[in-house]
Amino acid sequence: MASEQTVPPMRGLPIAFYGTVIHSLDANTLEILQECFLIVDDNGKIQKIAKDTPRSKINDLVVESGYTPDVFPVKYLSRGDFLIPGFVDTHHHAPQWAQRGMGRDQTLLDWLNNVTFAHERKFEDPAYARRMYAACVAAGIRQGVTTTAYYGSLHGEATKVLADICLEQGQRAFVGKCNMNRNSPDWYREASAQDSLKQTEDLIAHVRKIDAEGKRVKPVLTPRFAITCDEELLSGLGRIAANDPDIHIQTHFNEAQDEMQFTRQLFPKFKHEADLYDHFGLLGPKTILAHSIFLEEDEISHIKSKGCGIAHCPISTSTLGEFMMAPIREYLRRGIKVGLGTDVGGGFSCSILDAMRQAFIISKARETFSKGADPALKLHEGFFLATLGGAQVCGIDERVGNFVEGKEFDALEIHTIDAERNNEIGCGSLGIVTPIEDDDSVETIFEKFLMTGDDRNIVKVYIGGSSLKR
Ligand SMILES: O=c1[nH]c(=O)c2nc[nH]c2[nH]1
Repeated sequence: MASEQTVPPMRGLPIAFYGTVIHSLDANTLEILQECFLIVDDNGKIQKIAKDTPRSKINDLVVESGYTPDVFPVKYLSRGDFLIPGFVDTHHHAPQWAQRGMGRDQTLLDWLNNVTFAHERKFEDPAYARRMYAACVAAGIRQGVTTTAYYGSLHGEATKVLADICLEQGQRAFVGKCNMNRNSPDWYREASAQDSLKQTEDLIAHVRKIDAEGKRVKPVLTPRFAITCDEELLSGLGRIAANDPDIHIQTHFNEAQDEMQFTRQLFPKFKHEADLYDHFGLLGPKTILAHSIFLEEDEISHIKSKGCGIAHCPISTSTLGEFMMAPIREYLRRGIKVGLGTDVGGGFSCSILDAMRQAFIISKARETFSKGADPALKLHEGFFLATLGGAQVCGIDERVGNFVEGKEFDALEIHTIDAERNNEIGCGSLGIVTPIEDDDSVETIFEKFLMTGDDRNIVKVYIGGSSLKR
């Protein structure tokens, strides 16, 4: 088990990069910096970004920044290589790692009862949890996911293991155990609201013990959804949130017709789900609302006024049950925070690139059905959702999400050209990325990576300056 403060040591810092750096400044502004010189200090923070820097000026900048040029490590990025911010997964069920994509033909509530609860039950065994969670977190890092908001199972002990593993492997994470004391099989349900609250407080204490400053891993309250929580449990979670301004909250929200109908039956006194969760004190700037497909007009302004963020999970919402299309363009237009979620295992892929591409498909369908009134997402908007948008949803955009001096260096080093293969077969693309041609611009190479690249192109994953993928 991890002990206090086991964030992996900063290896190989300080370090600098010279070459192409691409990031979002906001949902509408993509910045492509060529000849960019970027220094990461020995705390893993971005010390300097110098745009449009001729190579001949690098030594001067190194000296100005307090380092000795001859021994200062500068990594020169070649043509086809670039840095982007790490991906943020705003919605992921870690105990569903081994059931991804299973049971697609069922409605949400049937899928939970027929496939998911039985699978999650296995996490009553902490040894199984350790094995599965170690594989799950490692796979996310391999895909370039530097921050994830995780749902655990209902088990306190297994969820502590998940937090330990995130810290051991160095991934930035929010970790919560599902609260659920009704409307699931009796073999996968907590004994009482009191029991659920006690286990939640115990988990919060554990996470804050292993990472006292919340540098990498933070606890998150996780009422699975209102269907599985009685009023006593929701009130108790609201009390924890009221007494703990630093705590994050995540839940599923307006996600499917059968879910919404059952919620209305269980809570007839509330106008809608926003009203319900707000009544129990669970909506605020640290709340992540997964899915958010069918919001009434009044609900959209409600969650906006509360500062909640939305985890858009386009893979699960278009493959599980019916095809559902969240109005992402409308949320962005209103300035609501939106990021992408893989929704493992309703979602079949743990890759944020896959989630982004599916977001394009869904938004294209909305454009077609609305006869152009609801325009599809642009490439730069999808990239924003995958990076800075996700960081905003998780409330960590002051620390990560793009390349700004003083932020932590959560970054992916992307390579798209394999020079050796180029010699061999005259086609130097790495993996299955669309071949890079001699006259391709940086913009074209970036688009080819976003639309056809995969983890083979993500050759380094830096979290807080430490390189975690070798
Ligand atoms: O996509 C989903 N996955 C889940 O595990 C779940 N539980 C409630 N609602 C849910 N939606």
